[in-house]
Amino acid sequence: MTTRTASNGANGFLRAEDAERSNGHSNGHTNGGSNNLNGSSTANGHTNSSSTNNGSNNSMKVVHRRKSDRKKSSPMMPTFMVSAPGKVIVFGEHAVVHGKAAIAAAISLRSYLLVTTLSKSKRTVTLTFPDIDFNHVWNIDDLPWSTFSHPSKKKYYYDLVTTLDPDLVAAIQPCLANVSPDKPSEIRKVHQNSAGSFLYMFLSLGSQSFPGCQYTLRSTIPIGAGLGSSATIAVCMSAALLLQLRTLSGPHPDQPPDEARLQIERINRWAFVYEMFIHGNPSGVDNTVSTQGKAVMFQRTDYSKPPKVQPLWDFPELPLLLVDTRTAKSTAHEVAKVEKLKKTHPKLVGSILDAIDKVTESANGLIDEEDFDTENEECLRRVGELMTINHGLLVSLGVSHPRLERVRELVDHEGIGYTKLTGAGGGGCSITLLRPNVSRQKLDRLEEQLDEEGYQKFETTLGGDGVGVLWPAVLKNGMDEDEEGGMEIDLENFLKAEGNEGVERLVGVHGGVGEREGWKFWRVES
Ligand SMILES: Nc1ncnc2c1ncn2[C@@H]1O[C@H](COP(=O)(O)OP(=O)(O)O)[C@@H](O)[C@H]1O
Ligand SMILES: C[C@@](O)(CCOP(=O)(O)O)CC(=O)O
Repeated sequence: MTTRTASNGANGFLRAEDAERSNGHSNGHTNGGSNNLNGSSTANGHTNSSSTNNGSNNSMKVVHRRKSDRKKSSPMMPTFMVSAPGKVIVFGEHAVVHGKAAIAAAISLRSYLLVTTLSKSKRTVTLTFPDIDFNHVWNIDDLPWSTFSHPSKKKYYYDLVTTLDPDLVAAIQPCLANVSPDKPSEIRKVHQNSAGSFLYMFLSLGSQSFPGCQYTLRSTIPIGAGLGSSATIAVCMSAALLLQLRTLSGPHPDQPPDEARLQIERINRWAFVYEMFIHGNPSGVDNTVSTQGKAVMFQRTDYSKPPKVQPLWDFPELPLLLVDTRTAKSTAHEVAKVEKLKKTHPKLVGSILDAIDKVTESANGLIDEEDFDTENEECLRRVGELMTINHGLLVSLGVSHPRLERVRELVDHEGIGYTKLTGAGGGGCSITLLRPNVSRQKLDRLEEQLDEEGYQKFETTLGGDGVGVLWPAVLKNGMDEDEEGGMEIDLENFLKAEGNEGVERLVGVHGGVGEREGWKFWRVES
């Protein structure tokens, strides 16, 4: 394992002014943020002055810069990493797809994406997803750039894309034809789906001059368990590409919250596009909480507009038990099932969705009360009852599963707490809000029983950080430190890290050793 000093760590980040300096293009796009941001520009080589330019001074400076001042060629990027957290939906899954509100919180399980830039002569882009046994290499020059860059189709990093373009989806099909040809069809479909979502975003944001690179992803989140694993990949990919394009500023410690929020918004917009490719009709709650972190109340009533996101900074530390049924499900399938039920029984299903909305609203009101206390039995009972009602309504939509019902039965039998499914259902995970003062004996008995029946219990804390960046991929407080305390994460040691624990220990934002120096997060909290 190689080591080196991390001295240039944080300096590697682009501040808005630096971004402007290193690109020489102006961007007058409305950002509602500081003047500095108008200077951030894009490797698309695009000059955007189509909308409100509230930073004209900066932009003018750039436009009139002498040609000779411009950077001739950009040096190779350092290897860097991005990371995003999984989530639990505490209230409102499924209803949120139909325009109702949901409450979701980030968890401490995360995905990690290592981005390696290749030497100039290598014109390939590689996806390496060892968790799903997927690896594929494309020749950059063989990708359908002309279709994606056609003026009628071209999208930019600041665009709000709310539907996939069928012509663009069709254009990438030939690039999927030789993805995992020898794998069984179910696995092949998953690989093609992963490849398709990546290519759609890569081709939309990038250009043919994009450097050759490799994207390697490892995750500690169980796949297809309702903890938003797909959204974390969407967020990591979006953040990585936008960073490579130098369209993001920060994160850096003195960044104003407004500016940080704009970066988060941009990452989230493109993560949603990735999710659309994977799921068909996502609400956007998963990618939103994964990008922003902590907890949010989320609602998207009009898909042509950004969602309403209310951060819940004081979201309580609820004593939750997270149980994985180890029964894989498909979000797309469960969402389609509810859609079909709604078409058949519009009024009835409409009232169930309205009832879920009322539950979410009541929960939000409850946890917002001044004297809400997570150690108070009465407070927990009220939240717990809302969880029980929410679960019942989800059962009536047909998205539970016998394995989920079994967890509820075991918990209810011992009188330990209140259980609901979380995420899409049809398998996946449940959450149980534990009553205060439950005896250790009862808890042990439940855990033993769950273990015996093949369930997996997860320890996680709610409300962690959102998308994070490690630029360059050098960590302090790592395992293998040199005397200056820097440890380089390279492809080989990243791939070699054993299991979730190995990944956490090597690159984790906490790594079992407390806050880790190196990882940076956009601080959106004002
Ligand atoms: N660790 C991973 N590596 C690669 N792809 C992943 C990983 N985790 C999830 N995915 C992608 O996300 C899909 C699962 O998404 P989904 O059914 O929504 O489950 P979840 O509830 O975990 O988000 C997988 O089929 C795969 O495409
Ligand atoms: C069912 C749904 O509300 C949540 C799905 O969560 P997950 O993919 O199971 O983690 C769908 C959505 O919000 O897009």
